[in-house]
Amino acid sequence: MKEYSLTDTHIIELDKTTHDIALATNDIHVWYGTNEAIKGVSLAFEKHKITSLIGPSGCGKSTYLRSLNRMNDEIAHTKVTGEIMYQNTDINSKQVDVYEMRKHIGMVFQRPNPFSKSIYENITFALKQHGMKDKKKLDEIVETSLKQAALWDQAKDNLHKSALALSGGQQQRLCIARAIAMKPDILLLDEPASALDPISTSKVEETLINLKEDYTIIIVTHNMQQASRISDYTAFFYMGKVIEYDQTRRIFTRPKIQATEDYVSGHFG
Ligand SMILES: Nc1ncnc2c1ncn2[C@@H]1O[C@H](COP(=O)(O)OP(=O)(O)OP(=O)(O)O)[C@@H](O)[C@H]1O
Repeated sequence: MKEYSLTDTHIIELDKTTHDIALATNDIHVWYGTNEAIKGVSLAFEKHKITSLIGPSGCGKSTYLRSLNRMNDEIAHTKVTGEIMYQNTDINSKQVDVYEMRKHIGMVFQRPNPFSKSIYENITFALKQHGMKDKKKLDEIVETSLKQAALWDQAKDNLHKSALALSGGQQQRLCIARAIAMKPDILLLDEPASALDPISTSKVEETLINLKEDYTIIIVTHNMQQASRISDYTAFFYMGKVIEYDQTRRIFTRPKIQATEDYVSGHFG
């Protein structure tokens, strides 16, 4: 395979004076043992926008995404350095209560992973763990989360039935509803539609576009059409680095870097 330069980059600066920034990373490195999977990534994510992370398999997209709410902490022999600034706090610092932080920065995984419980309990489980007992309030949150995830109409008469009886696409929207029930500011999604059929995929995409009014969304996707349909910004990852970061329409129509152009036009990856 052709090798591209790792120093030839184009990364737009989104600074606080011109943009409302929800989250910013500064020189993030991630090691799995001796394998340096992320080699110094600095990106800022604008509030109420969708940012796609794209790039060939193994370039570090999921690793970087997981570092944004410290999911890599769960993996043995992993080291993360650099800053992840959220509301003037470096969430990578030892003092941060990870459990609390993840209420603000939620995550949805590739495969729908509802609990083997009812639809209602899937959404209320974590809220109850956090001490919420008021039935009326819980009912309200279930309704608004399902509405926001575009699942209310199908689920409202089956709230106490098993979530596992839902279709794959509906299960994934339930997982989105479960994440937004915690009222996060930021939603991280790792290929949320890759296990879904085209109709379910387009429903999940519509849901995400509607959600950006309330949330900042960062999504890993292998699907170039999806990145160009739903995202405002796109970061192209290559061998653990970000090579190009820009508005999505520029990445897909006038990329500045050859590697990006070759990747988005399907020449490698
Ligand atoms: N849990 C892990 N333990 C050890 N190494 C890992 C782990 N997860 C990822 N890696 C390694 O880190 C590098 C980046 O992997 P990562 O999954 O982040 O890439 P990716 O761009 O998301 O790939 P894909 O598109 O195939 O999902 C790879 O070399 C991979 O083998």
